Amino acid sequence: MTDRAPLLDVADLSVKLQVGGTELHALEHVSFSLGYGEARGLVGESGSGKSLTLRALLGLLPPNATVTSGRMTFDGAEFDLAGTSRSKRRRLERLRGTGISMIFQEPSVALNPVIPVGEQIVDAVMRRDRMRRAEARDYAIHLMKLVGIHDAENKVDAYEFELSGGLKQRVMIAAAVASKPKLILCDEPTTALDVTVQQQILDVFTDLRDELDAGLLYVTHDLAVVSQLCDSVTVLYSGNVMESSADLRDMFDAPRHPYTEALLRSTPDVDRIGRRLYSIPGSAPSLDDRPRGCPFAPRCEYRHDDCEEARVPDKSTSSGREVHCLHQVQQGVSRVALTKEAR
Ligand SMILES: Nc1ncnc2c1ncn2[C@@H]1O[C@H](COP(=O)(O)OP(=O)(O)OP(=O)(O)O)[C@@H](O)[C@H]1O
Repeated sequence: MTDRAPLLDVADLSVKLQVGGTELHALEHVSFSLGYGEARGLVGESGSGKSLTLRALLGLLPPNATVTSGRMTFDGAEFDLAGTSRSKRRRLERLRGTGISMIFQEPSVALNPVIPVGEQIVDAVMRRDRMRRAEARDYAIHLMKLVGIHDAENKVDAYEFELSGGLKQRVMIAAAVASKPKLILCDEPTTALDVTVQQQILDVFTDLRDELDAGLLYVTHDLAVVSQLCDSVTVLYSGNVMESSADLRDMFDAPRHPYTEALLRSTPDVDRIGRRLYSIPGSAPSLDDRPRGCPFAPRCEYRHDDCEEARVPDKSTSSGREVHCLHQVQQGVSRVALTKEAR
């Protein structure tokens, strides 16, 4: 760890959605940071607010969403994420494809069907570097090889519809890294792929991390993916940060928030094949029916009377661990011991 300021610092990000006549608070005071070259996992069940968080950082929210509070520092520059003024939006837009690239779950959404995929990588290269088109094409082929497209010389002229899902996702990754971004945002980039291809794509990310030294903010519901790829982790639930750790191992070895522990218990583990997988009882609250205190309280095995009522204080520590649970300190040790015995 160095004392260098983080590459990305997101503070107090809140987003509301207008649905029918109702205002829903989809994200509440979300904060996290990411160092240069660091990979942070942003994890949580479906609907926890992972995608909205990523989109808010790039000004790519749906039209019925508004950022009500939030500040971002990226590579030394400060951005006020709240509000919708055109100049604020433009500043964020300028980051896309230069400082920050995004990789989506479904590559077909991002790739243009009528332009050969190689051309799309070439365009991304040329947005960043002044070079001749032929040179940029060679570089695009190099990038395609880097992400594991072996016959890149042929595939460079292919159209998106001619490629398998795994190849399309590799092209997306090549296009995302072509502009030499300092930060890559990934929104479940392997979810739509079958398991073997998923693993190949994760291997690409692992190799790229060494090659590029870019920060990675990786959204997924899959803790196994996070443990393979990331250094640090932030756990979201119902639009709120539950627990965050600068050291992923620390959190996975000794989760302090009951939700983190429950997520870990419900993750398949090869050591536990044949045993029934734990599933978290109940379901996440709807956005218009969230408890005043901890949103996880109604499902929590360890809840106290005050959990649903009291606002959870920010229990940040200097070690980069943050746990939004009123009773986490006393419970942490016994809970972890309990889980280990149960295995
Ligand atoms: N445009 C929208 N209008 C209404 N509700 C929305 C909109 N976008 C997101 N939501 C709701 O906001 C919440 C957070 O959505 P988000 O897509 O960020 O979740 P997520 O954690 O990325 O989920 P998933 O893993 O399923 O993609 C969910 O309850 C979702 O239904």
